[in-house]
Amino acid sequence: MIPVPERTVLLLRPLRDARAPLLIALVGLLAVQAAVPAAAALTTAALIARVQGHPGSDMFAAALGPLAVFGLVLLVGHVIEALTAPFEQLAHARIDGAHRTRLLRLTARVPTIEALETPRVQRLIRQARAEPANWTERTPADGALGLLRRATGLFGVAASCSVLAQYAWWAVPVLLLPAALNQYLRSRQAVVFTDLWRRGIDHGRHAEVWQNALTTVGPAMEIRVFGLGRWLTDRVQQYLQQMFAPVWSASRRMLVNEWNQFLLVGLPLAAVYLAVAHDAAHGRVTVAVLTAVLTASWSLLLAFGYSEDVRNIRAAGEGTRAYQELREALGPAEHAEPTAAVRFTEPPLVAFENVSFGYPGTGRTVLNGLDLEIRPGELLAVVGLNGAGKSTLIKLLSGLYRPTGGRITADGTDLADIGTAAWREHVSVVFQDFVKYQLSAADNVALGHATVPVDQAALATAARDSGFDAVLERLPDGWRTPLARTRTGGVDLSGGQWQQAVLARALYAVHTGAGLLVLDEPTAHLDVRTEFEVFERLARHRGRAGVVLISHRLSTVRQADRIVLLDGGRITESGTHDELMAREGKYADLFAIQAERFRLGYDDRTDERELP
Ligand SMILES: Nc1ncnc2c1ncn2[C@@H]1O[C@H](COP(=O)(O)OP(=O)(O)OP(=O)(O)O)[C@@H](O)[C@H]1O
Repeated sequence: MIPVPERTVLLLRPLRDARAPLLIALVGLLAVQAAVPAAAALTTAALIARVQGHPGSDMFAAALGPLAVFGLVLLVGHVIEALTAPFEQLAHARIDGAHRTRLLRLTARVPTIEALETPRVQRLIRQARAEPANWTERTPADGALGLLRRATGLFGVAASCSVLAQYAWWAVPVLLLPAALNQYLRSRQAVVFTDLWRRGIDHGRHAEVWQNALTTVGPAMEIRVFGLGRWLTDRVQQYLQQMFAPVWSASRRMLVNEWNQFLLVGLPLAAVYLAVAHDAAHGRVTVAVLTAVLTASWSLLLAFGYSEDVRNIRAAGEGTRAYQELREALGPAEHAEPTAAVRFTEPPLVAFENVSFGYPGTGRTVLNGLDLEIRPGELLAVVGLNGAGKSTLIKLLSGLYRPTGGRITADGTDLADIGTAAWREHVSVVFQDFVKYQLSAADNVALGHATVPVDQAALATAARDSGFDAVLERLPDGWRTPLARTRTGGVDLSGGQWQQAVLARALYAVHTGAGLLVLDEPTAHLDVRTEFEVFERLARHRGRAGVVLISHRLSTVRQADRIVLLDGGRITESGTHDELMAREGKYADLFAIQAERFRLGYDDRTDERELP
């Protein structure tokens, strides 16, 4: 068997996604298309020979046959060209569509976010995304179909060579060798371009971030208020300039090479033309042969030398290779799958056992030998200063990161053994910077448990328990209203209303089976009284689920069954509000400071003492 280079396999593999019937049809069409120039050369020669051989009145009758064949060749060429375009477009769409879907699945199946946060993985995703943002990028379909066209083009090359060889065998190597060298040089140029593109990707990503900021609704307000429009536009231009300047100067250098390459193939072509013209002038070959040689030589060079496919093939390989590297960087698929599908019928006892954690690449330990129990049905509050690691603790609890030391267990089973998907069925989390999905109110809430069919009764209960029903009443189309003004019939919610929507989402998860509700400052947009009420409602309607709450408002936190203080990477104080106050430790200090601020009216306008 002929060994196929790995690069070629990599480029050809995406063709599978075009599916066999389409692929077979395309190969057939391309092969016939490739042979058309040689067939046209032969029929032209036959036509001329006939015309020359029958001077006078029977010339037309004699030429009719070859003329009809010539017309047929042209017709076939035309029809095939017209058919090839939609077939290629369909293959293109299938191949790139399948590639992008695979990339999405690959990134979505990674249970933790450590790897996704690294610049290398972000760069690989950008490379593999197959959404060309400039003329240097190519998609897997560009490469695979380019290679297919080159391969089927070889039929045409062979046909043209055999026409040429009938005149003089030496014309074949004289044209073919410089054409092959030319192709090699073009391929090298393409490598230079691809390399420059890869090096500019980081600048491109920066430009993209600012471009998105300028054109999307979210940041629009701040950009206008701070007058950032001009500044951001300049930044985008700067980054694009940094990305493209090396490519432009390489393009200029390559213009000079273009001239050299023209000479490389042009001179041998001129030599063949001169030789055959000389022979024709001296009667050694007929005009028919002269025409056939001229046409076949030109089509040979077209099939072999000047094609965009060379660059397509080179550049597309980058995206496919980036995808492979990404797969390795993100780990094998089985890592994402639950190893033991543990299902909890009752809320489990969750335990952090001597857990340590530092974010990858930072060298800083955020959690350091942390021990903590989250008891079934318990309402636990975690407090601590900014940067103490409260959100980090939540991220570990929800399986977004794995501890670098120690372990987290649920009823004694390590979360790593439970499997992230199974564990997440059990936990409902509201993050500080939750996502405002541009979906209907119903979808925004039902996303709390997206893996099961929407439960209308649970939706209604969640809305009632979270206070979101008051917001719903004012929505023009109730549950069906899109929560984004940019969508038809959509509305924007205020910060506090959004928080009620996400609390409803969390409660929906609890009502549909989650046993642990984790809230990372879910009520920061609410005033003290509303936050207190919401929290009180949550506590009342949480059923048998445990709740872990992070809040900087100690007036809210005091309702918790137990409060723990996170300091220096571990739990330093634990107890009820009264116990911690009696202890006169750091919690008591923090509480005293907040109470004083409330009393003096520096913070929220509601007086702390108003609260029950
Ligand atoms: N993705 C990350 N990569 C690297 N370091 C991080 C990351 N997220 C947080 N950190 C760092 O980890 C430390 C703990 O952050 P964390 O957000 O857990 O604190 P926190 O107690 O929730 O703070 P806050 O009360 O301000 O929300 C901080 O020093 C922060 O800079």
